[in-house]
Amino acid sequence: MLQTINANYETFLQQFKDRARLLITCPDQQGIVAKVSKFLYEHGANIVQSDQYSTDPAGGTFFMRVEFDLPDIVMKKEELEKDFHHIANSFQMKWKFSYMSHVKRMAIFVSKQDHCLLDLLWRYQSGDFLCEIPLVISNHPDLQKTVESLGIPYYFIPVNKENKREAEQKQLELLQKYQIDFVVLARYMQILSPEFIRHYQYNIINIHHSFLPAFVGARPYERAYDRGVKIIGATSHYVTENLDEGPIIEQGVKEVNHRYNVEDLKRVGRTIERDVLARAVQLHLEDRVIVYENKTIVF
Ligand SMILES: Nc1nc2c(c(=O)[nH]1)N[C@@H](CN(C=O)c1ccc(C(=O)N[C@@H](CCC(=O)O)C(=O)O)cc1)CN2
Repeated sequence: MLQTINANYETFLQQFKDRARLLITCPDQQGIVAKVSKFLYEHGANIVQSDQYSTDPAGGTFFMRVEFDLPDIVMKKEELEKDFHHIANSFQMKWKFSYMSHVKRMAIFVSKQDHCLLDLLWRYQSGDFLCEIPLVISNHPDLQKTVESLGIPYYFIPVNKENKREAEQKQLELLQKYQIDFVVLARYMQILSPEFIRHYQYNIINIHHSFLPAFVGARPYERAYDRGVKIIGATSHYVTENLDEGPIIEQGVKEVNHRYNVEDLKRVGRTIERDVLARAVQLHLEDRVIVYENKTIVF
């Protein structure tokens, strides 16, 4: 059940019950914006935001995000999507409608570090994040009391090289049981299998604690210290089977110098990680990210 934590939250949901978003990717050509706008107008929609980008107007790839209101959209969405097929096919579109009447359901995976987890939970409790967080899954028991004190179920599923397949099967069963839309890895320190990822393609968001592509993999702060870097950073990306090489959603950096030891780097880094992950989650919640050729277009 959606936690009614914040009165504004309820008002916001009531205000935007007829709001939807349409994301489009297709070969660039004349007339796309006109046809899409006319289609929405003819179906009784009012466009409140429209953004587009082309890699090359002379025949590149075109991307569009339209946000619109359509009264009683929940009753009309099947017809809307059926009618849109004609335009989509004529422009060879990849497309997706999403409806604000469906509050996205986010699962959080965590290991032992709590800073990103607590930041996400605070933003959820305060109503900043318009989502549900039905459960937290961890390969360690350390954070169980903290999470359950907020009324959120916590599932401790130990993971090691020998039991990874069975552990992931249990994780997937829970994600299905709770009807999860997307997963956030809040410093979850286990590599997900390709099989797991296939269930949530471009719906698993990770926070890597370095300014990628620098320091892929484990222990980036120690390696950054040994390298003598003058900035450190964090990167939020969609998870793919290529470790820390998925499409980047958000990044952040901060200056450091020779006086910082490894613990100092981690302390400064935690602030960057929290901010970058929160911005990435917000962009995903607002359907502002299109993935294309292992990169992102962020509207
Ligand atoms: N398939 C993917 N899985 C994960 C990704 C990813 O990009 N693709 N990101 C990682 C997060 N991560 C760095 O941000 C990371 C996590 C874990 C490891 C690692 O070497 N883990 C070891 C076990 C470590 C332990 O037991 O504590 C392992 O899984 O063998 C490297 C990088 C999340 N998963």
